[in-house]
Amino acid sequence: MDSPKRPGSTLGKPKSRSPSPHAPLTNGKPAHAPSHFHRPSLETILALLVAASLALHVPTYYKLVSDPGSLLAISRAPAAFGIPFLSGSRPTTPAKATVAKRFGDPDDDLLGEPFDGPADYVCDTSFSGVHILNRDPLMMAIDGFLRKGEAEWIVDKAKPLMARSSVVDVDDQPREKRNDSSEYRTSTSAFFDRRVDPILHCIEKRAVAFSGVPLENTEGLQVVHYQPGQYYKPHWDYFPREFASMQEQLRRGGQRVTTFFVYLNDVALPPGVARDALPKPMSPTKEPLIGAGSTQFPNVGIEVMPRKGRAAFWWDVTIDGKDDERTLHAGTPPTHGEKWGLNIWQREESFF
Ligand SMILES: O=C(O)CCC(=O)C(=O)O
Ligand SMILES: [Fe+2]
Repeated sequence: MDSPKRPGSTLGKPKSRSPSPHAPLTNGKPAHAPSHFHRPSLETILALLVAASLALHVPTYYKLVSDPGSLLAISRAPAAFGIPFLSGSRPTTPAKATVAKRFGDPDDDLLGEPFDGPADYVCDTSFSGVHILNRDPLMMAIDGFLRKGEAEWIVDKAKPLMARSSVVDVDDQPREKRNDSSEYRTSTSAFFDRRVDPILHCIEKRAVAFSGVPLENTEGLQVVHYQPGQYYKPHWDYFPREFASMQEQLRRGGQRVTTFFVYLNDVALPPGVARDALPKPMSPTKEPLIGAGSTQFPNVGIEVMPRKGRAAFWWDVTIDGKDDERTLHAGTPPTHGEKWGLNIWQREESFF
């Protein structure tokens, strides 16, 4: 296929109005021009060139909007639906409950070369496969954020440490406003110590390379595991500043400003759902996909599908540093297989 035209490569030369002094002339016209031929105007030539260029690129445009692996699927209209399994919640702001866009499969295997163990491991903090899902709040998907072997390494290290997940509760609220963590988050999880494991440490540094938040602001990485049917209801990763019970968390490095939620396995899909069908535009009336363990952001209308090595990344605070309620999100239950994930949280100041 032709490469796109650079501005000026065809049209840049000023067109001389009179024939070149070197061209042979017949009655003041170039010799090769038939006498009945009216020279097209500059505007006509420009219009023809633009039309030809557009025609040449139609297959590219079509591929961009239709290729099921490469782009964020954009729905024709926001789909209005709730998150059916998630009723009753701690957040004070009701979710608008629209998940209109779904981020699906990467088109390439971006995970690179596998490694045998730390001796064979080369820390690579680069990344590719970056997609902007939403501008404000900033949300992105990074395919191939993990390299081959890293996800398995993390899961192996985490398995002996896994325990029932906790949530930071608003215990200065009346009982009816508090959440029951056992019902709110049914998964298990484990926190790693920082800077001990070279592979985990490299992943911390990769996150730093991506967001620009300093390494010392990074919390110990947290692994989460969902058995089929387990979930994490809509919540924020930041610590709502208005609650006294959050102050202890906030003293340890200030607010959480970014989240990377990294998928450590390809979660089994419910029967009848084809993986390569996922990213296609959803019809406005369609329900969100329940059963695939996606991460849903009901206030923004985004759903990110788990894919091994992919990171969902978002900024938890607004541009002026306020807790951003729009980042409300849920880990929906995988129904046909387990789901492993990794939280990388970065604080506004040095974490201790
Ligand atoms: O499981 C998910 O998709 C999201 C998990 C999450 O939000 C969390 O662990 O804070
Ligand atoms: Fe979260």
